[in-house]
Amino acid sequence: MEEVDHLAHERNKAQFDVEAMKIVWAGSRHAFEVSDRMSRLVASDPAFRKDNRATLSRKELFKNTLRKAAYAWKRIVELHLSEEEASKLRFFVDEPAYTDLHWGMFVPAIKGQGTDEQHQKWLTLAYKMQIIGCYAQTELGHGSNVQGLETTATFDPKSDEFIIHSPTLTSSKWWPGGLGKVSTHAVIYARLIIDGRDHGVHGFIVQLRSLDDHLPLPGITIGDIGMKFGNGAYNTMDNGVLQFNHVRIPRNQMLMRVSQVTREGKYVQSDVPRQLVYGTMVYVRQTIVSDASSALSRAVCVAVRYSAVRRQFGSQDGGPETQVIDYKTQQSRLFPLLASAYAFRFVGEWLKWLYMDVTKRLQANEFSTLPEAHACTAGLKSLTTTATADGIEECRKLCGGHGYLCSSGLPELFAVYVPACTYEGDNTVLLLQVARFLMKTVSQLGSGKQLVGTTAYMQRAEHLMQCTSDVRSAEDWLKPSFILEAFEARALRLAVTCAKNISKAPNPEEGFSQLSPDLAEAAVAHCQLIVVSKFIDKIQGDIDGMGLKEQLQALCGIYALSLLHKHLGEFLSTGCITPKQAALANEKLRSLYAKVRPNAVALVDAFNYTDHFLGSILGRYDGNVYPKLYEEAWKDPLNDSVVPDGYHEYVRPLLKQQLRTAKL
Ligand SMILES: CCCCCCCC/C=C\CCCCCCCC(=O)SCCNC(=O)CCNC(=O)[C@H](O)C(C)(C)COP(=O)(O)OP(=O)(O)OC[C@H]1O[C@@H](n2cnc3c(N)ncnc32)[C@H](O)[C@@H]1OP(=O)(O)O
Ligand SMILES: Cc1cc2nc3c(=O)[nH]c(=O)nc-3n(C[C@H](O)[C@H](O)[C@H](O)COP(=O)(O)OP(=O)(O)OC[C@H]3O[C@@H](n4cnc5c(N)ncnc54)[C@H](O)[C@@H]3O)c2cc1C
Repeated sequence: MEEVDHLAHERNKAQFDVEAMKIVWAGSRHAFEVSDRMSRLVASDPAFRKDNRATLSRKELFKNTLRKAAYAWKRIVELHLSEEEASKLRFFVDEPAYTDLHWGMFVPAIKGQGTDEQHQKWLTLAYKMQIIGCYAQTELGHGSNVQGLETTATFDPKSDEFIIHSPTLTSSKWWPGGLGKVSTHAVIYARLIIDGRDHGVHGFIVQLRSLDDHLPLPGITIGDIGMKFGNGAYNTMDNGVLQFNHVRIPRNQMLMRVSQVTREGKYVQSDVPRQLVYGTMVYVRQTIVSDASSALSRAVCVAVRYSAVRRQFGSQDGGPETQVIDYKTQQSRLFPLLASAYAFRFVGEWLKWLYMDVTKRLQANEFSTLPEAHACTAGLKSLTTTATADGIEECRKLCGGHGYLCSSGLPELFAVYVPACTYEGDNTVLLLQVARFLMKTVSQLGSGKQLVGTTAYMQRAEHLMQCTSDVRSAEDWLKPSFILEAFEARALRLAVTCAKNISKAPNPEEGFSQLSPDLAEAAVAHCQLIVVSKFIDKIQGDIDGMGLKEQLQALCGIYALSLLHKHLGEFLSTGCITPKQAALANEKLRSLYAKVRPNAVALVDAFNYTDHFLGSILGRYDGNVYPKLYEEAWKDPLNDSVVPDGYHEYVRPLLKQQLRTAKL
């Protein structure tokens, strides 16, 4: 049968080279090729089918995930895939599994906090998956407050061991992914106690289950914490509960890069800052920013394609109705999300670079950039996951009623994505970390200390505190210098106002607490500035390909000006711009929407997603939505029989009874 591309007319309108944009999106030609190859490998293999997830029971679902993870590993070994290829393959399998925590947290925790000797022993096993590990930090009673963890690791000098113990119900480990049913080992975070003295939270490698029969080792109670939000979704993961009853581990299983315990039971703190115990979180938060661009771009791809297919109203003389993507309200909701997907991609790339840079410095015992790396990863994790979770839900609404069907792919994407606002640090808690960093920076203004990195703009405080924008025409709003100045002035003024108000409080802690809602807003303003400025940097760098720069400039303008519109109150009340300039920004925004409109479908094609990965009938590449939706409905198990199970017990008697009542 001939394949029809229902979106061909949209693709023909594109004013830029889509193939070149695919490379920009992927980050490099090499990254594009790896992604492209791995996504096709997964899509073409029926073993990775995923369209039945919403209808499987938890047990079937979970077993299916185990099968896929084992099969993925088999393919990785058979095809001699590199680490990069293997991680892409797992990404395209698109099903949360214990392997995410093994490769994403267990291995990095050992790498970052273990000694060379520990690397030698544990990483060798972990790389071959001869042991499977998870990251067990959170407890029933404490997640955000890591210092409040209750699990203890008490040194026993007689046997040269630590005794790991859960002294209370609330000290039960609770949430770690992969823990519930699969992990054989874990990095456990526990309070180090030596000779009755509490040295705070440290990481320990603990074996949980037998490598022979998978039974929990003596003293260990372990299980799954139960069903989570949505069908399918994150229920493929065995988030677990774990209690220790005086479990003994050898002394050399404490992760000892940051601090050590000697044979004599002496606690030795190296020059490395204590915060490196939190290093794995910095690493994962950085990867979560890239994940945000993947999840948002996926939802946007569905919503853009479907908005071009869907028609509603406006038919004259029997002609076709209006494509909903042509409604300006649809554009004003959709295009800022399209722009955000690109923005998060680029800021994610930059954050990866920042993380690599700080890692190199740490290896050379240079720790000065750690606070900034923490603030950037925490803040951008918070900003991008909040925007992505909200954005996926908006995309569902943009698809009208059909967006609510599981076959649109959007409900599952939302359900699987939304915990990103909580895990790896609650988004509000993380914003307050950024705010602390900002307050410290503000307090140093005027002290002569050179500000570098993402706070360098504060160096120009004198100018930024009193400047008014020079924007005179709508066109001016496309100039990077005007955009940057407005965002810098707003961020700085919000931060300085907070600092002033804090100083009026009886003490700084009380002030910080009273002002925390404003501080969170100041942190958001600072993070939005980072995203905008990295988008601008990207465009000012090397970008080859017909029309690419123009499209990216339009998207960058949309990202910045739609934020300006959304947070207009802040820009106006801080006096950074005037109401007239705000109106000009809106005028520019409207013209940018018109500019992006003919390119919208091509801009989502540039994500290079296969139909398998998208998992959405509404987002199909060929736009053949209606016949496929109709076909799909009949596949629902409820349609296996014409008369449903339960009819004879519950429906028929009702109908009969109504008949009798009617006779009365
Ligand atoms: C359709 C299918 C689709 C499928 C798609 C697949 C999707 C799958 C994708 C992806 C899978 C991902 C799987 C998820 C996995 C999740 C895993 C977890 O959740 S692991 C648990 C995380 N737990 C937290 O994050 C706790 C949050 N809490 C904290 O981080 C800290 O406790 C914090 C930041 C709140 C600090 O608390 P304080 O106030 O008690 O701080 P003090 O410990 O005293 O430290 C203060 C000093 O340390 C610095 N600091 C804090 N954290 C730092 C850090 N991380 N690095 C460096 N410095 C840090 C601070 O700036 C401060 O510095 P100064 O003293 O002011 O100079
Ligand atoms: C799907 C999923 C997977 C997870 N995987 C893992 C894992 O593999 N390993 C692991 O160790 N953990 C894991 N977690 C746990 C996760 O890291 C924690 O849930 C997270 O850090 C939030 O902590 P909490 O649950 O204690 O939230 P809480 O801190 O109890 O938050 C509750 C509310 O209190 C607010 N709040 C808390 N403190 C403050 C404050 N100081 N100021 C203002 N407001 C505050 C928060 O904003 C929030 O609104 C996972 C969680 C989920 C949902």
